[in-house]
Amino acid sequence: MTAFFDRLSERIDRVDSVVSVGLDADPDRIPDFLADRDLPRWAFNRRIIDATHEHAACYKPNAAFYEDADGWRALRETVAYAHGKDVPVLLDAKRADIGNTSRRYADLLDVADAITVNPYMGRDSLDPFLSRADAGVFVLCRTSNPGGADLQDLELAAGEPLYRRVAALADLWNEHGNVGLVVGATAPAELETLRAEVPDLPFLVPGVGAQGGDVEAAVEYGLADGVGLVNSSRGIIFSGEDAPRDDPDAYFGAAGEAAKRLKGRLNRHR
Ligand SMILES: O=C(O)c1cc(=O)[nH]c(=O)n1[C@@H]1O[C@H](COP(=O)(O)O)[C@@H](O)[C@H]1O
Repeated sequence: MTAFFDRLSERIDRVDSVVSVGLDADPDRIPDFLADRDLPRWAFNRRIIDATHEHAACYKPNAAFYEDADGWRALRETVAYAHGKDVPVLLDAKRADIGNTSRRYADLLDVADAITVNPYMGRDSLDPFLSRADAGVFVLCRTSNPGGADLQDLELAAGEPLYRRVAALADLWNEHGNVGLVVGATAPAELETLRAEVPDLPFLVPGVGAQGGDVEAAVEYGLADGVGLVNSSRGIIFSGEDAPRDDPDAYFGAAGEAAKRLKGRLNRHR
């Protein structure tokens, strides 16, 4: 198998898009017309994938929305369906733990092509992921949430903020060329700093759309040699909520339009 970033690069070229469609299938927001399905989240994702795959460089399901018995079934169906459309899947799991535990977490890479991981416990906690040379491993670096600065901006003794140290370490950990960083679009200055610091690492840039992040900075600094991802979840998958409640085609058509629109906005800056 080619390495994840090679496959992602091919996908980006084929669809001319760096859009990551976030499959955050919140059960509370699945439309009523799917409520009687065996697995409403899977039924929802299937229609979202049908509507958006031409514009999707990847799909990013967030594990938080699938961590129950039916959820894992829905997730597996979703991943298989995305693969059937030739779209890679990045599981947003934000994992890592002590060795034996992390080894089991890394089994998630038997399901998805790439994963997000938390660097807080250090190198050995990430080894089971990093050693999967075929997979993508996105290390949380400077997150998009308001509290992202609480710890990540703290300056170390040398005056260097913690998020920059994380980036430098992630660069060292990139022995298999399979490491990327997660940097939020709500932190454009940090995006710029980090791009200069680690020019070869692709970024996953969440926070455009519902969180109001900077689309131009996401593209300008998120890509390494043209490879990287800009994610929107709610802004795409729930954009049909204004459509008539009894019109599934209008509902999912809106998601397709939202993905296409984001692709166009991003491509203006690529
Ligand atoms: O790792 C992530 O993907 C992530 C990191 C981060 O800093 N901020 C962030 O929003 N995310 C994820 O990206 C998605 C953003 O969703 P929307 O705000 O609906 O576009 C969610 O699944 C978040 O968990």
